[in-house]
Amino acid sequence: MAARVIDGKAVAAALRAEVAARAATLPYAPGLAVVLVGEDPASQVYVRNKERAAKAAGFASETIRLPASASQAELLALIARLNRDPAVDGILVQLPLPAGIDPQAVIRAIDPAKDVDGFHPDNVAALALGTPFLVPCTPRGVMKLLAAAGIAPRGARALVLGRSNIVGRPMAALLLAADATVTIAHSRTRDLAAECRRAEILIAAVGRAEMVKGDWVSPGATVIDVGINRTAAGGLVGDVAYAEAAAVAGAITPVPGGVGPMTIACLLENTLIAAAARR
Ligand SMILES: Nc1nc(=O)c2c([nH]1)NC[C@@H]1CN(c3ccc(C(=O)N[C@@H](CCC(=O)O)C(=O)O)cc3)C=[N+]21
Repeated sequence: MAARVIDGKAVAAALRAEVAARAATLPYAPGLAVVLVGEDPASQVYVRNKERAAKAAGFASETIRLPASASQAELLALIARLNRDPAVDGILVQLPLPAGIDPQAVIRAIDPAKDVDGFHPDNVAALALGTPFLVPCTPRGVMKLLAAAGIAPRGARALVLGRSNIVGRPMAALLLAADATVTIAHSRTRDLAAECRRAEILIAAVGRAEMVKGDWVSPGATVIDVGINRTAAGGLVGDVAYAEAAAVAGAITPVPGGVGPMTIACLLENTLIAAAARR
């Protein structure tokens, strides 16, 4: 029995269209400022995609590029200016930042009301307390994919593989808020395969190419692959060995075309939420 493939591209396109329609009813264009420091090639691709999606949704979007040699003080000064700019509703500083810049200091400097990544401690705390405001885009996109696929987290055994601040931890908080029974597994987890096999919803967010094997998946389980790993041949693979897992799972997301497009669609939605709260 082959798994149903959850089409993230299609779900993201529908969400982008919905966001664009809502934005068109506003008396202003929601403003998104994306800051890119340095020339990391993957980051340049993502930032270009974000800008294109924002423009297509009718947003006022600007990408501000700083050289890799920029100091933390220069970046903080830019953020202070964007915090004050009334036309800017959302600020995203692309990660990772060059060595020598403390990402936590940068995240703390962003006005939490404009923190469309949901990484500021105020927004992290709001999510942890069950009163979310701006929620990290990738885990938010995963929740929307589950809903679109008709998978209900309530009462289900969900396993989050990975504990990063940008995916694993907020993912676990969102699944808990949706009444799943949540386990967080990571590199120190004893018998990872057995933990994964217990899951009815398995979220892979470890950043290790094809780590989750077919026999780690419970028959009929839903597998969401957050990983984006570049192969030597230049292709993209997830954290899940797709063909093996798809032969066992009930539903699965592909890479590319799964979670990635949802991250960008949710960034637009967060910008709209931030704008509506501010204006
Ligand atoms: N402050 C910050 N916020 C982020 O949200 C953030 C970040 N920094 N740094 C990098 C990661 C990565 N990320 C992706 C966004 C879209 C796709 C995406 O659209 N992927 C497509 C195609 C990918 C491709 O072809 O390269 C897909 O999976 O189908 C992937 C990854 C956002 N990130």
